[in-house]
Amino acid sequence: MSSVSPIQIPSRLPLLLTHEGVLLPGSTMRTSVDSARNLQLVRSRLLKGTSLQSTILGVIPNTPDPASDAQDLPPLHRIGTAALAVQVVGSNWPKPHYTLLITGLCRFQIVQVLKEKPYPIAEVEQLDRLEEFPNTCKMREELGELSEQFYKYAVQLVEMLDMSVPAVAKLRRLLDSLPREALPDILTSIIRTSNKEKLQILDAVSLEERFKMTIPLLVRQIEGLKLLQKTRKPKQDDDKRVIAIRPIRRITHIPGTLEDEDDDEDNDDIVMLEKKIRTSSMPEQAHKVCVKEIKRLKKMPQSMPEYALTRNYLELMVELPWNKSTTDRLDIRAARILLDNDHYAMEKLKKRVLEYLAVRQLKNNLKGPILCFVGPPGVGKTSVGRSVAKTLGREFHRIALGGVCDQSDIRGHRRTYVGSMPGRIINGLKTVGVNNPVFLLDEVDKLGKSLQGDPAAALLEVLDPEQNHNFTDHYLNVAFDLSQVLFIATANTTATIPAALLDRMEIIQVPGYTQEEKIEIAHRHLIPKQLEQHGLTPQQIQIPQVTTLDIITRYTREAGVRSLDRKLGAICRAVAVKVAEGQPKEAKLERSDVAEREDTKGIVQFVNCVRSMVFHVCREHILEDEKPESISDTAELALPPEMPILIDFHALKDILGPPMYEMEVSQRLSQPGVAIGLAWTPLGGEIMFVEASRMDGEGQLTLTGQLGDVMKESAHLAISWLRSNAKKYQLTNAFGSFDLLDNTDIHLHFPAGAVTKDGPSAGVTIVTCLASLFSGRLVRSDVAMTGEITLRGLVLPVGGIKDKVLAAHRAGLKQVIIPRRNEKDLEGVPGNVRQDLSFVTASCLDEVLNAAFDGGFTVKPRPGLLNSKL
Ligand SMILES: Nc1ncnc2c1ncn2[C@@H]1O[C@H](COP(=O)(O)OP(=O)(O)OP(=O)(O)O)[C@@H](O)[C@H]1O
Repeated sequence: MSSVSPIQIPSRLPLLLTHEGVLLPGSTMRTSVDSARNLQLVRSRLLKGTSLQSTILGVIPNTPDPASDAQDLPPLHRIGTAALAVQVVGSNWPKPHYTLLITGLCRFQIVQVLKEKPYPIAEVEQLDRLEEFPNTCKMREELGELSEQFYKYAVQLVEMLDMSVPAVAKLRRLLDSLPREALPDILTSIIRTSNKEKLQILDAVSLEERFKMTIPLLVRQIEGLKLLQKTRKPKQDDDKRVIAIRPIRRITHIPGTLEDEDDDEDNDDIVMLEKKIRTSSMPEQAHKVCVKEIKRLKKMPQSMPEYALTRNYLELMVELPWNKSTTDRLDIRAARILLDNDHYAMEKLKKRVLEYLAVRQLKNNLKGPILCFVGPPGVGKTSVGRSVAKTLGREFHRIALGGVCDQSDIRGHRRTYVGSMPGRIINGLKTVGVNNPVFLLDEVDKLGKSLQGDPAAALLEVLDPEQNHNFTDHYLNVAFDLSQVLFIATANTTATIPAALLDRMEIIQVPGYTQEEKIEIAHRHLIPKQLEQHGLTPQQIQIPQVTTLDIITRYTREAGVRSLDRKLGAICRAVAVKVAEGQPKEAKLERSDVAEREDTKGIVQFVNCVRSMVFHVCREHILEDEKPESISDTAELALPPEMPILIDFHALKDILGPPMYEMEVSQRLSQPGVAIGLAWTPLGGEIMFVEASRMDGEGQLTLTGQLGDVMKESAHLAISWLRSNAKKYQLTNAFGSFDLLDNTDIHLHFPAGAVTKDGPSAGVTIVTCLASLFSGRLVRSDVAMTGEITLRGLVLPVGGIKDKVLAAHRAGLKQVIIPRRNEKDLEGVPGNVRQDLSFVTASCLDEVLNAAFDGGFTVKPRPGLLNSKL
């Protein structure tokens, strides 16, 4: 064996004074630094240098550092351990404090203290030989017997342990391969010894003395273990393992770091983890990685930051449902009933979902398609996703993608990062515990992009049925098969979904609800749900359909039913207060009034009205007088408690405040220059008032209301078309000129000025509004319109017809003008809405104007004007 020249430590060392533990060469210790000189040492030697490893410290045991540097140094222990700092962790609050992880190299003795401030520096003499390769043969010759005896005890200690446990085998190997002269220090630091004993071992400079002193310590440990084994009944294999593992894990134990009990638990966990890896049904590749990692874990000291990382990784790997799945319940009839029970209306969506389930029933390993429900908020996209999982009998997990702008959110971080985590897909699988759940990717249209990559691109792999059986999360670093997962996405609009992602999904439009549908949804689903949530029964509250309609038209303006649900919640809360206030008296009344109750049916309506009025009066009374006790008394006396509280318009006003939306249409159309357009937004259809006014000026057109370029161009097109047709329609400016912009400025405004608007579909509305302005005629107050225009006066088709028609219906309008080529889209409009509205399909602007003005907007022949005849 080749011997290399001994390594020398520097002759001057900065001294770290410790008094809690004793660092022996070859062992590692955590020590806390909070006194003046030690802090100075850490700051100037460890934190300023480029690498921790470049600084060797002299660690002096059994010597407390004075709290302030004004105090003199205490007498220093003569022998210390030269050490390297492996890790420095610190904080400045509540006072400066560092924790050092230090590894001992060799003994030294202080020759002379050279400097005491800011931290002590001493001239030292190295006492142990430090060699890169131990010269074992030479050592054996020198110490002969003693070394053999020591080694025998060390081996005996190991052999008392269960060799089938890999950690024991490892300890055995370690004994063989480590330089024997280093063993007394290492074993002393890992077996149960006091600080005093450790100090004695440190002071034992001669190797012979050290062996002699360590042997009794080993013997004591062996005896202790024997006793322990005797007192424990060797019942089960597992118990044996637990006994066995305790002393073994000491090899990786760093004194002063963790409590012993914690250590034992940790070690048991590792055995369990290994067992789980062995028994888990993960694919071969993943299994190989796990076996490799657990081997590394066993060799690692627990204080290493990587220890926790590796352990977390392995725990995730064994927890993942590699092969665990639920059995699908594929009964189409039951699915239909369940979907119908959970959701009212949404016929198209339910039909497509049932088709999907039917195909699955016939072909079990169906790949794709990925369904994407697109529609305004609150129309039930998410809850249909949940119902699909319920019908299939699968686990459901929702992944909210709104605002996600880091691709690691989907794919995870590489394990090299501090705080690395798996992505949401793998996390979701861990949560549900099966590999075939329904994953609802909520709000895919709101994915962001940032410097951290594009999460939409990461989703491409997840959603591609051809690729996702091999999905590799960066954290796992092995492939996981996602092909069994049923992905459903939801979005408010397709406009912001990247094209490649859109291409992988089948879009199913979920339009907003009509008023009638909302009433049904409220009575079948929302009200019962709210009653249950508030602990109320139908005997305590009655919400008639007219009240629901009032809430829908006057207190909400939405395509979905979320605000409606909230308002119903507010009503239930108010009623819950009344019911709770009245409860004790109710009990009394119940007994005496049972007979009466049977006869009251006929007068229920009347009493209900009184009750609702009293409810209303009571609230006002509370506000005015601030005397709740007397009011509740009045209410209780006046109201038979078994009657449900009726929510009529007055009660509604009391609870929800004055109506938020009034039918403003006819008011706003009371002067020329206003027309109603229909707009599509991701929140559903909206009606939009376009207003125009003219004033003296230089022919300028001003547009306000946050308009996009396309909309501005529509306005210019409209003006141009009207100017070119001014004579035909007898349109003049304020001075009677057919040149409409002659000395005239026009201002066009699109209210809801804070909302950005764009798109060509307001073209016909702008023309109608300006035609009204220049003709001085009023546009019909019950007409709304949509359509793109061309310079020659044609009307071109636009999108979102169904939502726009529903918005017109919600606003109580009677007629809708749409482009002729959009006629086919009316098929999607519910029958009752079609019945309530009349539709004008226009292919040119003449037809639009004729429909928008009472009596038409026909060309009036001008008197005295001759028609030319060629
Ligand atoms: N047709 C329906 N029948 C019964 N309940 C419905 C219906 N539509 C919506 N709801 C109820 O409305 C509430 C809101 O629905 P959900 O959260 O699914 O909306 P969403 O379309 O996913 O909205 P967002 O786009 O904001 O996520 C839920 O409580 C749901 O049960």
